[in-house]
Amino acid sequence: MSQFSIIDTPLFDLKVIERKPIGDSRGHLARIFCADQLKDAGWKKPIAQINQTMTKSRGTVRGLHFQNPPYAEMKLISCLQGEIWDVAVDLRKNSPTFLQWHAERLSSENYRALLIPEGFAHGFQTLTDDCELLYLHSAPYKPAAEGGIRPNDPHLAIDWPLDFYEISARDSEHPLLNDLFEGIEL
Ligand SMILES: Cc1cn([C@H]2C[C@H](O)[C@@H](COP(=O)(O)OP(=O)(O)O[C@H]3O[C@H](C)C(=O)[C@H](O)[C@H]3O)O2)c(=O)[nH]c1=O
Repeated sequence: MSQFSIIDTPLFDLKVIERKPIGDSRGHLARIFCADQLKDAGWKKPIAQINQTMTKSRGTVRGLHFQNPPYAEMKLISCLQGEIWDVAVDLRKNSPTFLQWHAERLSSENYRALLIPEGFAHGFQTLTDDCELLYLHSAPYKPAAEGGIRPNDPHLAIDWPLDFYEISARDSEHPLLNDLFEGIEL
């Protein structure tokens, strides 16, 4: 019996993974990752890297980041403390949902994670103070292969829930998309 519910989204291959905690009088246990049970959701590679971020203030935005081939990566984003509005943008060349975005609320309470395929950009906005995230990556961090998109790029028109409280200088200066951007060829 799987310890996850795999939920489709409007963007093909982008999945919500809902953990099913096993509780008892002491509390609960929940799997964050299980290769056998998540291969049906599209995670078919070893975990290459696991990151953690702590974001102090509500309204902070991190992202939108992606890695280009050959270091294109899947990510499994889990929120272990607080609540975030997690965004994935389809950058796959020739995808029927190219440049479309989808967002999910992830929190320590709803046990929801977002499984983001290769070829997507990822970012989030915190909805509470003190948000702790766990990122599973299917490829190592390669700065030379990393790309970024400005979270308030008018081409995407992402409907962020809050005004941007804080954003890194780097994230606020990513290049804006233009009609010449054809996407990532995987
Ligand atoms: C990703 C990464 C970063 N770093 C270094 C690079 C910088 O010196 C510092 C902070 O990196 P950055 O500002 O890129 O971190 P975020 O803006 O929080 O990016 C994170 O949040 C967005 C939403 C994501 O999707 C990224 O995958 C994730 O890295 O950590 C490392 O040393 N190793 C790593 O694996």
